[in-house]
Amino acid sequence: MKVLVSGGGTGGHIYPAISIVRYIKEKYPDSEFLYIGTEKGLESKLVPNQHIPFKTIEIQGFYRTLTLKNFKTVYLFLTSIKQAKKYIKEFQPDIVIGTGGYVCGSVVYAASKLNIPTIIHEQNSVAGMTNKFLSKYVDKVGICFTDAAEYFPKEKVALVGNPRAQEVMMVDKKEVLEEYGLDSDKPTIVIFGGSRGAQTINNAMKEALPLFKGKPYQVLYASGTIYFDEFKEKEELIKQLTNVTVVPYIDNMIDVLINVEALVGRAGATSMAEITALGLPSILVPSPNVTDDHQTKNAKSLVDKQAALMIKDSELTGKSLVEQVDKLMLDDNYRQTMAKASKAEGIPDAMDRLYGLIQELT
Ligand SMILES: CC(=O)N[C@H]1[C@@H](OP(=O)(O)OP(=O)(O)OC[C@H]2O[C@@H](n3ccc(=O)[nH]c3=O)[C@H](O)[C@@H]2O)O[C@H](CO)[C@@H](O)[C@@H]1O
Repeated sequence: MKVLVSGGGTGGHIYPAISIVRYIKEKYPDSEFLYIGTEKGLESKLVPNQHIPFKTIEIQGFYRTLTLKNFKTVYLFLTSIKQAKKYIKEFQPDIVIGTGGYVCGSVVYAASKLNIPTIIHEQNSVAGMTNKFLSKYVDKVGICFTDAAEYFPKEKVALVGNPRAQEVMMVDKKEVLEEYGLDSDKPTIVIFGGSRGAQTINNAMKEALPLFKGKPYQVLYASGTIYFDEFKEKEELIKQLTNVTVVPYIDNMIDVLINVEALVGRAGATSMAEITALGLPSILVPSPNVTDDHQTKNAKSLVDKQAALMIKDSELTGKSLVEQVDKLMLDDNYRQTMAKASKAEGIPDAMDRLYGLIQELT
């Protein structure tokens, strides 16, 4: 089978596409793959790292305000469709799957115009602009939250969950905390602000560093590549803290998630799929800078089931962060109850379900 995937901008759109490729490759090793993204998006780093053939088109998102820059957006959209059609004709895929982000707008649209079977995957409870546009043209829409169904043509929608959820379930545990200078036998919490890091979480972490001293648990913090330099001035302090490690990015996040007791993070949909598949207790700090405040909606779906704690972005400080982390890390029973509730929300067979849609179309 020849599979073309496209999705980009942030990790939340990219990792599900990578999971789709890995799953099909495992099932049918002779399959061929092509990933189309942009040079500027995180996909230009993540995808070649996975040895998946990668091609780029140039495109930019629509500005929501009235601006002349949207003329360039329209121009790039039209030229990128042409480019995408060229790639598609060369590769001749049996199926084209878009996982969100504006790059897949041109690619999936071009595929539908060439009569190739198409699927889009929507990770969030509130649909993104690109997926709303594409849903008119595609054959199937895979969703992760039942709430998302209202944005799409009813007859195309199927609840599949997030492919990354199934991938985290399939990985064998290997001890990786030593790679980060931490002790595999100590309870550990991982903290990160989505795939790109988050300024508020970074500020809170800088305040929190001295407060973690002497705690009976360890902290692994991924600041996001662009914020990492802010920790240079804290280098001396971090060296003294034997239970805290700060890195820019965690490349082997699945391995890390399997080895930790809990997580603090944004409430991006792909992270949430991973957390619930593994049954990880978490403290969520929804980003206030996303369409229709969808991360708060994502987080509340877990908080309402006692499957996570939430701190509002505006209320996050070093002190409030450590207080909540203590609540979770110093009480095994509380953590176990939350882990159970979290696990109950997961869709661990998401990729099997999505593959069912692929089979229907090919
Ligand atoms: C600001 C923004 O627009 N956020 C959106 C974006 O989030 P974002 O890209 O942050 O997505 P998620 O939180 O959903 O996923 C992040 C992914 O990156 C991985 N990871 C993260 C840090 C790290 O160091 N290493 C690593 O591998 C996580 O394990 C996860 O797989 O896409 C999500 C899915 O459509 C949306 O729900 C979010 O609202």
